[in-house]
Order: sequence, then structure tokens, then C-alpha cells
Amino acid sequence: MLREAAPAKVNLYLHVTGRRADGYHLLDSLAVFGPAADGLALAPADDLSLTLEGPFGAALDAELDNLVLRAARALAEAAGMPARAALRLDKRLPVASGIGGGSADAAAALRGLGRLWGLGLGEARLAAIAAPLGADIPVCVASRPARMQGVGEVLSAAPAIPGCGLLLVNPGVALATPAVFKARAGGFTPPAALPAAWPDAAAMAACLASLRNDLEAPAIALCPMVAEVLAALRALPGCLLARMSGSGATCFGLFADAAAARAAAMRLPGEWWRDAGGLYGGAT
Ligand SMILES: C[C@@](CO)(OP(=O)(O)O)[C@H](O)COP(=O)(O)OP(=O)(O)OC[C@H]1O[C@@H](n2ccc(N)nc2=O)[C@H](O)[C@@H]1O
Ligand SMILES: Nc1ncnc2c1ncn2[C@@H]1O[C@H](COP(=O)(O)OP(=O)(O)O)[C@@H](O)[C@H]1O
Repeated sequence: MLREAAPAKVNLYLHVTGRRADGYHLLDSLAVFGPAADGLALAPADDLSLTLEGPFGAALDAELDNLVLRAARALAEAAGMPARAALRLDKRLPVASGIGGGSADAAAALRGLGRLWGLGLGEARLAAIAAPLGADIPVCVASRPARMQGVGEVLSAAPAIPGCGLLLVNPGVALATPAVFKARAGGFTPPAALPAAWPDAAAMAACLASLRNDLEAPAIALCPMVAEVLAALRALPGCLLARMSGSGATCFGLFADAAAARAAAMRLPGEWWRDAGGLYGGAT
């Protein structure tokens, strides 16, 4: 039995820089990972199967073509072998919530099956197999901070991220990514100018404050509760920056460290989903 973590992707800023002829949008975004994660367990089997568990497992019962199974089939096809594995997904990330849960699951399946099947494929090869399945999957393959450009598949080094804490909050309303892009009005935003490193969380927050998430306004138009979540985050002690991730509705608060993020999480209304801690694989 193998296990892979599928950490949430958080867009610290997201500029829509243009639009391709096929309608997809060109982006400039800085993605970091965690603190929340789905979990994928993989075992050898004679055919391909997926069972769902965890707090949001039932939300995917009606999903006929889970991204985990699509990723498994795409990898098997690329490797020229039958797709055989018993997969169990512990679904802890809210579905359709701007933190790339489905993409993280697909990336975890590619990494885990690569190991289970002994394929020896590197991250770049897995990301290339992943790209046709979803714009967010390539960045999730490494699950390390990265700058995303193109439609999300052009990855480059992120500035060195200082120790910090994140608080993720979702009001329980699913937002479909295409609907949010469609509701966007106005022009385009140029790519950000980023330093090589930020010395601490406060400096990172000050720099990010000069940037934006261009999908925040259209998401608020579709789901006004996003504005409530942002106001509640901004009012928390120690919150250095509050912003929506991806196409929403999950928002994040940035804190000096994991302990400050966890303490702030306890002060939020009880009915909202939240998770707090340090970055996945990072210093806190
Ligand atoms: C907005 C972002 C930012 O990281 O995150 P989420 O909100 O999904 O987490 C991503 O670009 C989402 O990536 P992903 O969710 O994989 O998108 P896909 O399945 O490829 O596309 C879903 C739909 O979103 C729109 N789309 C997506 C990506 C992009 N660069 N331009 C787009 O216009 C298109 O309408 C597309 O049909
Ligand atoms: N394993 C999965 N987890 C979540 N969503 C999935 C999964 N497989 C397929 N989907 C589909 O992908 C859509 C986007 O899901 P998700 O990745 O959670 O959203 P977002 O990209 O906004 O963060 C869902 O509405 C669902 O229909």
C-alpha cells in the first residue's frame, strides 16, 4: 500500500494577463501548497477502481469521471500498459472551491501510480501527461511553490518563500471555474514584478498587497458570501493579508507563522470550513 498527500493549491495572487483564441485565459500567478490536503492510498489490483471517503467524499459520488481515474488512464496509456490499481481517496478539501482539490488528487495519482507501476518518470514528464487533463494539474505534480504562467502550465521558480502561516476558509458554496472566468469584466492586468526572495511574512504580505486576484470581483458577484469571508479574515488578529484563491470561493489569510494562523482559525464562525497551519513542506 502506497500513500500520496494531495495538498491544496493556494494562489497568492492571480492576474489575468490575456486570452487565447480558444477562450482559455492567460494567467500570472504564484501558487503555494497546504496546509490542508486530500490523501490517496494506492494498492496493486487486477483492474482499476476508486473508493471515496472523508468529509467531502459524498460530494463526489455523482462524479462519473473522477480526475483520479482520468489521470490513471492517461498515465497507463502514456506508459503503454493496462491501468490496474485499487485507489482510495480521502476527500478532505471542499469540491469546486478554488484550491485545486481535483487537480491535487490527479497529480497525486500520477506520482503514486508512477511509483506503484515502477515507471521511473520524472516530474516534467508527469506534468506533460497531466496538462491536457486540467490547467492546474502540472503545478500540483511537484506541489512546491511555483509561478504559473501561460494557461497555468508554464512553470518557473517562485521567490524564496519565508516561514509563514495560512488560514483557508470556505463558506460552503461551490463555484464553477468556467462561470467565474465568464463573469469577469474589464481588461487585463500585467504580470507581477517579483523579487528573488522575501525576508519574512510581513514583507511578502506587503508585496502581495500591491497585486490582486482578478477573479475575486466576479466571484463575489456570483457568491456575495466571499466578501463576508474576506471581511472576517481581515478582522482577525495577526492577519497580514486576506485574498481569495483561484476562482473561489475559498479565501486565505496570511499570518506570521502557523501558530498565529491556527489561533485565528478558532475565532471564525463555526459553520465555515477552515484549515490552518504552515505551508506544505515549508518552514513555519
Ligand atoms: C483558476 C485556477 C487558478 O489556479 O484555479 P481553480 O479556481 O480551478 O482552483 C485554474 O487556472 C483553473 O484550473 P483548472 O481548474 O485545472 O481548469 P481547467 O479544468 O483546465 O478549465 C476549466 C475551465 O476554466 C476556464 N479556464 C481555466 C484555466 C485558464 N487558464 N483559463 C480559463 O479560462 C475555462 O473555461 C475552462 O474550460
Ligand atoms: N477528485 C476530484 N476532486 C474534486 N473535484 C473533482 C474530482 N474529480 C473530478 N472533479 C470535478 O472537478 C470540478 C472542480 O473541482 P476542484 O478541483 O475541487 O475545484 P477547483 O479547481 O475550483 O479548486 C468539480 O466540480 C468536480 O466536478
